Amino acid sequence: MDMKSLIEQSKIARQKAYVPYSKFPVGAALLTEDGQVYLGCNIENSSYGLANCAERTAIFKAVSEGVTKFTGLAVVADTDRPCSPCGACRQVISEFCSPDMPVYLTNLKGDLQQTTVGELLPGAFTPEDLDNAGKQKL
Ligand SMILES: O=c1ccn([C@H]2C[C@H](O)[C@@H](CO)O2)c(=O)[nH]1
Ligand SMILES: [Zn+2]
Repeated sequence: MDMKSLIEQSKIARQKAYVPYSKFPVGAALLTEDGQVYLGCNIENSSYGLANCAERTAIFKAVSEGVTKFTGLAVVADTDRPCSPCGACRQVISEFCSPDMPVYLTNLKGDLQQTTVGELLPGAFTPEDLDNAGKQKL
């Protein structure tokens, strides 16, 4: 799937957002290695801190079905600048996607900021950091 189609898919995902509190719908479309697309929207809660962002919804849907290899991510919201993922999502994206994977940040006006996972979170904490750590030395 090409970049434009992935961005279109993120807009379709956005239409499912559950955002009674922020009224700020976000959509994400995550492309897998074998060409499938997982859609995600933000899902809020009356306990506000429990909101799940669109990006993490898409990733958690895929991982929960055993799919962990990704080749692209598109994000869209009705923002002035292309929608910028929050810090929590940047960390979760970094867990599953290689630093050179393209990320397409967009808005409804059609602005596009093409970036990468590594640019979104330079120096991310990784599973390798845990492997290389001293164990049980307090
Ligand atoms: O990249 C982003 C930024 C924000 N949100 C959500 C979280 C919350 O539901 C609403 C307002 O922050 O937007 C996302 O889903 N993705
Ligand atoms: Zn987020």
